[in-house]
Parts: sequence; C-alpha cells; structure tokens
Amino acid sequence: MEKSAAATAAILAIGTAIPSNCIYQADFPDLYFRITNNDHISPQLKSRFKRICESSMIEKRHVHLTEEELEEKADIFTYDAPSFNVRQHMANDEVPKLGKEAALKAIKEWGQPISNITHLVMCTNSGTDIPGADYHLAKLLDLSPSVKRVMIYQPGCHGGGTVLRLAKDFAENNKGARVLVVCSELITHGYRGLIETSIDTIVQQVLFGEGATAAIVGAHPNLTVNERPIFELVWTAQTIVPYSDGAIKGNICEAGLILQLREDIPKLISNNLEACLVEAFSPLNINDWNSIFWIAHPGGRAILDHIEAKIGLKQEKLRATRQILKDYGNLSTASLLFVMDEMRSKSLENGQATTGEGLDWGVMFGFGPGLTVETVVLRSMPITK
Ligand SMILES: CC(=O)CC(=O)SCCNC(=O)CCNC(=O)[C@H](O)C(C)(C)COP(=O)(O)OP(=O)(O)OC[C@H]1O[C@@H](n2cnc3c(N)ncnc32)[C@H](O)[C@@H]1OP(=O)(O)O
Repeated sequence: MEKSAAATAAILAIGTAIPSNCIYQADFPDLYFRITNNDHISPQLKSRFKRICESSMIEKRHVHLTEEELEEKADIFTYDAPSFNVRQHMANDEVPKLGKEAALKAIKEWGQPISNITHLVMCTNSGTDIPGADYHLAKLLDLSPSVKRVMIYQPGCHGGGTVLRLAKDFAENNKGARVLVVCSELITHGYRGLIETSIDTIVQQVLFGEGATAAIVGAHPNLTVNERPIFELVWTAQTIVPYSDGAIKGNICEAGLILQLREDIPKLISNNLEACLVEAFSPLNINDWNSIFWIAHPGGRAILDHIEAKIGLKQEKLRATRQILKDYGNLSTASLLFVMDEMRSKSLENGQATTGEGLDWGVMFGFGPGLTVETVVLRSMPITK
C-alpha cells in the first residue's frame, strides 16, 4: 500500500449543505416586521434594523423554515416568551439531517468505504439532545456502532476550529484513523422579536444563517486508493482574548438562546490577533501576514474590516471569508469549512498552483465566546491537473 510520508493530519475531503429556502437581506426587514408584528417598535428602531441589514454585506441567507412556516411559528418571536420546546423539536430533526447531507458529499469526494471511518466529531450551537445529534447522524449514515463519537453542544462560533483541532489529534495518534468532522447549524434557537433596549438582538437577527459542513481528516493518505490531501493541519492553538469577559455571552433558557453581543467585539478580536499570528508562525520564520492565505470566521462585516485595518491586510486576503458572509451570513461553527471549500474551489478555477490561492502557508481563525480564538496553521497542497 503506497502511503505518503506525511504523519501530519490533513483534510482529505470537504462537503457542505444548506437548506433550500433563501431569504434575501434586502427583503428581510419587511419579512421580519410582518412576521413579528412588532407594532410596539418605534420607527427609529425599524430604520436602524434596515440600516444594519444594508451594512451587513450579507446578500442572502438560507433557512429550513419557509415564510409560511415562520408565520405559523410567530410565537417564537415574542422576545422572552417560553418557546424552548418548539425550537428544540425543530433542531432535533434538522441538525442531524443537514449534517448528513454535508457528510455524504464529503464521503463521496473522499471515495473510500464508509466503514473506514473510525471517529465522528460533531458540533452544533443549535440546542441540545440526548442521545446527541452525533448518535442520530451515525445512525442516518449507517456508521459502524463502534465508531468513536464526540459531540460538542454550544461550543460558540470558534467550534469550527475546535473540531479540527480534535480531529488532528485523533488522526495523528490513532493508526489508520479516519475522522468524520461535522458542524451543523440552524437558527431555531435564535429567532427573536425586538425590544427597544437590545440592539444586539437586531445584530443577531440580521447576521446568522443555516448550513452544515463536513470533512474527512486523516494522516498518511493512502495514495494508491486516491486519497488526496487538500490542506494539512500543521499546528493548532486556542486562547482567551485578554479583558474580553462577557463580550459574547449566551444563555439557553425557556425563550431559546438569548445571545449578548457587545459592540467592542471587532476591536477586541482585531487587537489581539497579531499575538496569535506571531506565536503560530515564528517557528516557520513567517512574519509577513500578506504572504499567507487567510480562512477567517465570517463573524460580521465590522470584525473583518477591523482585522484588515489592524493587521494591514490587502483587500484580497479575506476574499473567501467575505464571499461566504455575502452568500450565507454567519454560519457559526459551519463557517470555517465553507470558507475553506470556497478557497480550494476558486484556487482550482483560477488555475493557481496550490489549494491556498497559490500560497504554501495559511491561517484559519475561529472566533467565539470567551472571547476565544482558535488558530490552525494550514499548509496548502499543489493542484495537479
Ligand atoms: C456566536 C459566536 O460564538 C460567534 C459569533 O460570530 S458572534 C457574532 C459576532 N459578530 C458581531 O458581533 C457583529 C459585529 N458587528 C458588525 O459586523 C457590524 O456592527 C454590523 C454589520 C452588525 C453593523 O454594521 P454598521 O451598520 O456599519 O455599523 P455599526 O456602526 O457597527 O453599527 C450600527 C449601529 O448599531 C450599534 N451596534 C452595533 N453592534 C452593536 C452591538 N453588538 N450592541 C449594541 N449596539 C451595536 C452601533 O452602535 C451603531 O449605533 P448607531 O446607529 O447609534 O451609531
């Protein structure tokens, strides 16, 4: 069996999935105010809602509920009314289902028997369930009953980096391991009406979309059966941003997920990213942040603007991230693999030499509550004709 010498874990395939219903951001304020019947909301707040929609740089988002279904479930838009059961029932069915769609695409690209999957690492910020969404997904995919499963509920948006960090460890420390990673996100727990004092509720309503991603991660790719690495996962780290306590906070309660987003999130993240870069790339003697490719969490337009300005990034560096924000919104933990998929596809389409826009080294950044930053140093792979 011909195997590459690389003991470093690599992404061997990627799959993505989105629900078929689509909400255009330009139509969203009218739709939102029609469904929520927020007659008590001042015209000023309504126009602020519209302004934030326009400046979000999001063109559309995908959701599994149709407009009619959203209207039927209008009760979940009452700001703090008990509504957990309705929300959780939706998530119980849809999180594994959407995850399955993404997983099947990744498995198809990988091209190996499903029985070769040894581990499943899954995460979602969409509620909680026992046994977990990982269990239901394993059943839906007909994985072996002895697949080693890990389910992470409520990891925050940086969870897309967390699952890759875990998958790397599993792949590098268990001979022959093939890890299926799945991130599946809905906005069932986040739908909410407005109150005058809570501007961050507007941000939440305007920002998030639904989608799932999957990847197969393994070391020592088996080249004889055509296992092809797409990106190597070279190094990982997680850190808490200093003095950022409470910048992103979420409580799962009777009213679903009450998320608090502070206005200084973009500043806190961008001010602390260079330290992460220095730690990650000093061993490689890299200190020009424009010489690497970037896969950053599309957390929001202002976060990306602040990072660009603070790090001195050329505009094209966050192209893939901005594209995903524009096409799907903030997909929480599912975002990072969407961006990675976009990057490798465009690199191929543009005839570039590597999966990382023609460059060798790159960084993946996940941001979430804490504030927490997940860093992954990536190595791209040559694109062969
Ligand atoms: C859940 C997770 O684990 C991880 C995540 O990804 S969480 C999501 C993280 N993302 C964010 O927090 C979004 C970051 N913010 C943004 O991208 C941008 O602010 C935005 C696209 C939402 C709006 O952009 P914008 O309209 O150009 O302007 P901006 O000036 O930033 O804000 C517009 C108004 O909303 C206010 N505002 C923005 N964010 C706010 C917040 N979180 N809380 C309170 N007010 C806020 C601003 O003060 C401003 O008010 P005025 O109109 O009175 O001046």
